[in-house]
Amino acid sequence: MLDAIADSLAINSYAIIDNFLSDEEAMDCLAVLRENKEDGNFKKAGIGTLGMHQIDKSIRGDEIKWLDNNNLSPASQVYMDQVESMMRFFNRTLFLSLKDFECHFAHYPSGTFYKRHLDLLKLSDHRKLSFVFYLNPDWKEGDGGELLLYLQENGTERTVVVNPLLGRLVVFRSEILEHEVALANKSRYSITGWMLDQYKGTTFL
Ligand SMILES: O=C(O)CCC(=O)C(=O)O
Ligand SMILES: [Fe+2]
Repeated sequence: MLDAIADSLAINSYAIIDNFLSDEEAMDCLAVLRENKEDGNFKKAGIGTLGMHQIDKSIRGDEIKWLDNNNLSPASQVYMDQVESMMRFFNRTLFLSLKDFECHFAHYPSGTFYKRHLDLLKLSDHRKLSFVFYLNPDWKEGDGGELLLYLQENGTERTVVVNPLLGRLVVFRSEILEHEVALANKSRYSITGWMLDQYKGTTFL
């Protein structure tokens, strides 16, 4: 499984992998996300421009909760362990020097989206790979919330549409791949993360 992701990342700058965790493990992650929501732990996500933190619903309408490495539920731990082995694998096969990663739960309420953007917020950012794990067991055509990846190929742009299906992981290069979350017509759940080329400090937005 990891070989295929590494090949696709090297060639296409993105990779999609289904069943990154079993459906049961993914549902356990969704349950943890929901508990966090019920406990009021989610906050409206912001956008960082020139070091400022702003909330702008015309750009992004999701709400998020960062995962705290020192206080992980068993289900989140299973996910983080898989991500950690994937990161080590990338370091070996793609000659990267990824040091650390950070993740947040995300909820896009019906009617929200995240306009086309690049995940590198500023030049000093250390995000190398973005990865999103989807937690929508009943997703169907018409629910919206697809991830659109804008690939540049020989001077032309190609759009890849990724449906946010339970257990699916998408990984892409943070520095070059512009992307957007299409309008969600239903609540859309995921865990978004970034692999960094330095140890994470307190840069949480
Ligand atoms: O949820 C997704 O599919 C992508 C989210 C995203 O682009 C982000 O949080 O930066
Ligand atoms: Fe993004």
